[in-house]
Amino acid sequence: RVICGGLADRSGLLHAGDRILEVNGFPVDGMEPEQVIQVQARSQGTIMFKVVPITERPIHNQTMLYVRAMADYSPQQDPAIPCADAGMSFRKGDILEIVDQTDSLWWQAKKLPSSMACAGLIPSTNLLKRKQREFWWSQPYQPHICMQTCRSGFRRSMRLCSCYSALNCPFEEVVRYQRLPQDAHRLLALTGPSGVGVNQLRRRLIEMNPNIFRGAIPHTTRAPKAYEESGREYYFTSREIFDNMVYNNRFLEYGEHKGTLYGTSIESVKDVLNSGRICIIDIEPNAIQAVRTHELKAYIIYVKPPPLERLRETRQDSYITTNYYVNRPFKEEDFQEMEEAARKIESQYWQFFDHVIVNDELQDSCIQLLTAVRRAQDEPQWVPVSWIRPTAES
Ligand SMILES: Nc1ncnc2c1ncn2[C@@H]1O[C@H](COP(=O)(O)OP(=O)(O)OP(=O)(O)O)[C@@H](O)[C@H]1O
Repeated sequence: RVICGGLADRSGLLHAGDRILEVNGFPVDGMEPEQVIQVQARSQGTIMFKVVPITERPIHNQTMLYVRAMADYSPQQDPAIPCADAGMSFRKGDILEIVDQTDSLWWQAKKLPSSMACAGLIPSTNLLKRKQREFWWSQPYQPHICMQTCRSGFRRSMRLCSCYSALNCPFEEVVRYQRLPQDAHRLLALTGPSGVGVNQLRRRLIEMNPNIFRGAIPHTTRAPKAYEESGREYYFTSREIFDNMVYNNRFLEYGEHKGTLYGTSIESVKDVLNSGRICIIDIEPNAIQAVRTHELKAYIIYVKPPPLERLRETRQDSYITTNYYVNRPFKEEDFQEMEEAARKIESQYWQFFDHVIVNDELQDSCIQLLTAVRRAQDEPQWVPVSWIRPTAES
């Protein structure tokens, strides 16, 4: 193997498949690679190889492949890697440029943005899938690893459970996407643990500029109040129609709260986008997959709680709505719960987050949100290749 961008590759003199006969005059033919490395390590200055070049060098006509890692990998913890020092670690969500796929098991890649001259070894999709399967079967059986977020309020009430399977593809092919001025805006989807401030941030953004930002009008099965109008606060529908919409997959997410059904339909999001405005919604993490589509091109912003001591300081005068209380002061257990929920969300969904805002000082978070929103709409971003070249499944 010749590592792309490494010394041998840059010299252009050594190729995979060459037979090395001598290193600095020392015969190495028939030796184990480890022994040859020892000989090399002992040499000083220029290293002279005597090689029998490979007669038919494979032609490299590979197209560049970019992927988003959907799993973590550490070569130091992988006994199967041919050379741990040549390995490259990556985390969920990292964008990798695959520079060599000649080997079916071990690819060579660079992490982006990259200043590395040299690529690193990573397991190929098939190898990583195999590793995941082995890992999966070696784990104790966990029938309910998905998040159960049964809370009051609109977002709190969502009980939709669509678990992200650990056996999904470990890499997602991505391309650079730059929205053209005439294209619809990308949907902005905020998510985070309950009580972190997702709704507050969304509301503030809309208040700042209601002509640009809009929420999606939800559907509900409850009766309208005197001042309410269908299509303004909510779309008021019968249970029968609501059930029908659920059956036809027309909701991004829906749930029940105190006997009333609420839901955000794909159509109501598209209405905002088609009007030329930017649609901003808050969703439960398990609805992320539903908004990551060619049609909505959602930009996912994760709102993360700050460390516990900052939560205590910043939320002193804030109020939380729980299953049992509307607007009561935050308690210590709310902060603990928020941290715990954040840990679970991050371990399951981190790879899908386009941007992370730590909601410490509210004013700072609003500014960060505005910047992220601008970047999402006006700067090139890595998006799944299926959004640009739709396939039958997308
Ligand atoms: N950075 C902040 N500093 C202080 N208070 C905050 C901050 N962010 C949000 N809050 C307050 O915390 C409370 C909960 O916020 P919010 O209702 O937005 O939570 P949420 O994430 O939407 O949770 P849920 O979906 O469970 O309603 C609100 O009273 C809000 O004003």
